[in-house]
Amino acid sequence: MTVTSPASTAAASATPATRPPLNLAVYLVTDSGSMLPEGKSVEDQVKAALEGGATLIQLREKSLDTGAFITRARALLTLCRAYNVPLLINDRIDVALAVDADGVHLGQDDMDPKLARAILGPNKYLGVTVHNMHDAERAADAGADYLGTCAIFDTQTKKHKPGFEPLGVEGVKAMLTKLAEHHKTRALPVCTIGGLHASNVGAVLKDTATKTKKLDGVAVVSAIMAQKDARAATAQLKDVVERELALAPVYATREACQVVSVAAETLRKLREGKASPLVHHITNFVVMNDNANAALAVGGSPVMAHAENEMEAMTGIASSLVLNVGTLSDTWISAMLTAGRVANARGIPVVLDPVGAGATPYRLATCRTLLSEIKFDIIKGNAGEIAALANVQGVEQRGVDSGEVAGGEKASVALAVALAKATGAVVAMSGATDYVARVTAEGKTQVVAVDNGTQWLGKITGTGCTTATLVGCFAGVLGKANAFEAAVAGILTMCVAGEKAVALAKGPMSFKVALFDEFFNVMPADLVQAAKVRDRIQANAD
Ligand SMILES: Cc1ncc(COP(=O)(O)OP(=O)(O)O)c(N)n1
Ligand SMILES: Cc1ncsc1CCOP(=O)(O)O
Repeated sequence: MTVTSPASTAAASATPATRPPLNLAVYLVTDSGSMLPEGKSVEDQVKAALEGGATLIQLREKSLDTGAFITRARALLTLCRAYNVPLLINDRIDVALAVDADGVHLGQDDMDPKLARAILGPNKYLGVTVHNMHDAERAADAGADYLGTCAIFDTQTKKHKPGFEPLGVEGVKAMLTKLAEHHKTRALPVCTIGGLHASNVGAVLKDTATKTKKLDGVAVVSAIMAQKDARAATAQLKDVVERELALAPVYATREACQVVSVAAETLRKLREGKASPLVHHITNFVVMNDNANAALAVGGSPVMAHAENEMEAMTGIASSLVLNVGTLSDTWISAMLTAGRVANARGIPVVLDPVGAGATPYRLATCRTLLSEIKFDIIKGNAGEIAALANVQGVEQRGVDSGEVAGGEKASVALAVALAKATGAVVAMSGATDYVARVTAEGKTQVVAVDNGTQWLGKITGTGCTTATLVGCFAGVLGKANAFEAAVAGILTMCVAGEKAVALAKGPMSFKVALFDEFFNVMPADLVQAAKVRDRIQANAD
């Protein structure tokens, strides 16, 4: 047995910035046995798979001598480099290090992943096969970059230990649910393997997806290695996988869960009477009474006051201030400016609801004056209002109602971020999906999307203004430093209460009654359970 000397020096190793990106979507695990079509080598099949769009390659050799293993690894590495696709080595850390591959994949009978990580260093990928949560936590603790479940279906390709039962779709789904629930494993990408091919991966990806976590890809052996046209087989797989991955949104990541848990914890304080923020509103005639009732129902203490002479005293004792330009007059504007200055001077969070901002020059000019004189912590508006303030054309404003943003999520996110950048405020933009955007102290944009809600919220007047009230209640508890979390909490509370109310509604008025009951009834656990909050979408806007 000959052992070839290491191919490259440590200095040439890829760093996280330069190494090929880890993408589990179409993950080819090789096999050099009898499944290879006549006349095809492992190298031929891997090359074809890369041409067809494979996103990750694992060299798996169970009986090759070390020297031959290294020779093959080196050949595959050259191929993978040409496609900027990582090459991982199954089981053998020595081979991975010898050729400077991008990492290893280990099973439960292989080296302890912690030890493997120590040997590999931080810049190599480490994947671990997991059978249960215990394995998954151990892998996460060791610094694994991804998890592969044990086999989902029976396969001829791997001989399992006696008694091994494939997980099945329900088993993988259950594992994803548990992975999403644990802070250590929540953010780790996951793939599955075993008996997968183009005609079942779509259903597998769809049927294993949970609200909080879905598979990031599929690993296959025979579906590519045994195919005469491995390139076409890979392309077909990729087509199905990409279509399915794009369809199901994922609602669980570390950051998204954190904002949801802050919302739930703050609602708990309100529910238990541990916080009862005095929310000073200068708001419009249409919603004044409803907003006061909504604030009361969630556990806040509303006050509606707009006489300029009492602003100093009233805003001065408030926990938060909500300014709503829905039914303006010059005297109200003057009162708003005074209240806003008092709030700013005392560190009280201020929410702006720029109702119908683009509808008339008077409203727009008023909003601009308010924005130049008052530092707002949160601006909550529909797309038309946000576009008017951000000076962005093309979003229709009909009175106080708004059209959709043309250009989908990317354009919506860009719009919310534009206003957040221009004003320094957290921007909460309502719509079928609500977006909350901010620029962090470090200058990074952060955006979350809330997919909750119901069309019924658009069938009664003033729900947008009431959302600002709820945001004001949360901001009154959480303070200026947590304006982002307060905005998400207010929106989520409105949306989840709306979803619960629909079941009880016969028409708009019974919906309204049910909605206000749900402001009172909605519990922290309801928010956590119902939340469809997505994050990591800021890249679209940058
Ligand atoms: C992506 C991926 N998932 C699972 C496995 C199986 O790993 P393991 O349990 O270590 O079994 P062997 O591959 O060593 O037979 C894998 N290799 N890749
Ligand atoms: C390596 C491995 N681990 C679990 S199943 C399996 C083989 C999967 O092969 P195939 O994709 O041909 O079913």
